[in-house]
Amino acid sequence: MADPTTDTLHRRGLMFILSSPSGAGKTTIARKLLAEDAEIAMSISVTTRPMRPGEVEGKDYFFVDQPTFDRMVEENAFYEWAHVFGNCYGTPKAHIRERLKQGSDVLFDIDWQGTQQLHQKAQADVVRVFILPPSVEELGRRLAGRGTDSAEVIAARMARAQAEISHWDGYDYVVINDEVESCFAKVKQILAAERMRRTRQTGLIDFVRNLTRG
Ligand SMILES: Nc1ncnc2c1ncn2[C@@H]1O[C@H](COP(=O)(O)OP(=O)(O)OP(=O)(O)O)[C@@H](O)[C@H]1O
Ligand SMILES: Nc1nc2c(ncn2[C@@H]2O[C@H](COP(=O)(O)O)[C@@H](O)[C@H]2O)c(=O)[nH]1
Repeated sequence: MADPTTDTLHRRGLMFILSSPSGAGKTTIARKLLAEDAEIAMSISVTTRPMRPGEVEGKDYFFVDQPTFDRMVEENAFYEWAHVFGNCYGTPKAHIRERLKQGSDVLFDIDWQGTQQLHQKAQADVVRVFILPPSVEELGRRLAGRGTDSAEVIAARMARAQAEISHWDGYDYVVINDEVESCFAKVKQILAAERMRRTRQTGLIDFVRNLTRG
């Protein structure tokens, strides 16, 4: 049977942000969400960081050199950008605005600095989720177990973990990633509830007016 709400109501897309200390598992959760949910698409960031084994240009990141990144900053091509772990990362504007207008959601895997910038620019559209590891020891095990970074890079990320965690209260939701499936289930619940927010349902006023017409 047709669902009158989904048939007649439209909503604006939302900007769904996942942040965490490096290695807590946000990329893992993001990939699962993208694989399961056709209504959300990844914002692909631009970075000056070297490509990791297994990463794909244009899928994981757009990998650029520093002069190219600097030119993009000058051209105002980013919604937000930040220095993270000695490299530059930025969210390109291209395609995102259009997608949101069409009612599709965009998923961001960005740090707390980028989250603050996006929230300042588009508060009503932004949902901020912070993922915590169950312990600092487990965080270290995950970074090492991923097998993609050198010992120096892992040490630098562990050294930054406490500072990253200190930004947990700048988020709307905090989820502990102890077990992947239960963390993923919680993130999906957050997304489902946020999609139903009254303020996002652009057709709701007309729908209610029709219902109450007498
Ligand atoms: N709940 C979990 N239990 C055990 N291992 C996990 C869990 N979640 C993620 N992992 C593993 O931990 C490692 C780091 O996860 P992931 O790359 O998703 O982290 P991240 O937060 O995106 O890190 P970064 O910010 O560095 O990109 C990966 O090898 C991943 O498979
Ligand atoms: N402010 C932004 N932060 C970003 C962006 N893209 C990724 N990130 C964050 O950087 C770190 C490191 O990522 P890694 O892939 O090198 O492990 C992590 O916290 C990401 O969330 C961005 O466009 N802007």
